[in-house]
Amino acid sequence: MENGAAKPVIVAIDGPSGTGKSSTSKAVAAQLGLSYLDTGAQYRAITWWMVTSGIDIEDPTAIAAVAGKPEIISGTDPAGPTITVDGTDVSGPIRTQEVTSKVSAVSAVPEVRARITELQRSLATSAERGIVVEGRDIGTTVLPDADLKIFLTASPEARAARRSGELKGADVNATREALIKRDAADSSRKTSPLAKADDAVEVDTTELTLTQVIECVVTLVEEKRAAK
Ligand SMILES: Nc1ncnc2c1ncn2[C@@H]1O[C@H](COP(=O)(O)OP(=O)(O)O)[C@@H](O)[C@H]1O
Ligand SMILES: Nc1ccn([C@H]2C[C@H](O)[C@@H](COP(=O)(O)OP(=O)(O)O)O2)c(=O)n1
Repeated sequence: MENGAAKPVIVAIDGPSGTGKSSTSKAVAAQLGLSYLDTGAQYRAITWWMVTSGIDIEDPTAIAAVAGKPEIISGTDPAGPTITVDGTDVSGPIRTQEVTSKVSAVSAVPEVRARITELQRSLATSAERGIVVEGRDIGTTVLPDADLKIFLTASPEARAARRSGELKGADVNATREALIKRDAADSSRKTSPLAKADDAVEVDTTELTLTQVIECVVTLVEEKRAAK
């Protein structure tokens, strides 16, 4: 690398629920001094707004009509990511079961995706040192020119065990079924479904510790940075 400021590096991390995207992305960004964006939190935030505003989630036309209304702001410091809707901190409310069960329907609406994608691109472009962006369609649609694309996978059993460990006392089988259902919805929607980009590096995390996954991704980012 030349002397002086390093060029910003853009990293896209995609994959289904519970594969380790958030934990890995946050740690990689913190270690490398990059910004961090949880795009799932943005889709959860707009879903939270639709629910609290009384919009019929079963009606894509009604969702599309108001998709531009809420102001969603993401703070991209990996040490303390934040998310607000019209100035209200929604980091807690966006993790409720109600929002989780409705987020796939809301995020399938093209007007919602167009709105959120615009926010994502703007944050990625303004990150001075670069950014790690995690989601479902980052490598394929949002940032197709990312310097590095990672696609994380893990068996449904491992993913359900991880998630039910987080939701204390949750039944592993019910969690597994809910995950599979949400992944199927996210993978089968028409507009930018959950998918691996052709040029993404696939990492199966089933048998890896979180530390191993983080090390693997940090190494890949450093290789890309050195080559820039
Ligand atoms: N490789 C791993 N091994 C064990 N647990 C993991 C691993 N990666 C992530 N986890 C744990 O699994 C849970 C879900 O991880 P998270 O990063 O939120 O996944 P995602 O963002 O893909 O839904 C978290 O509690 C996290 O600590
Ligand atoms: N880039 C993205 C990110 C998330 N989504 C949608 C689809 C996902 O089911 C929801 C929630 O994503 P989130 O990453 O918070 O989900 P989990 O942490 O895996 O439970 O948002 C999306 O459509 N596109």
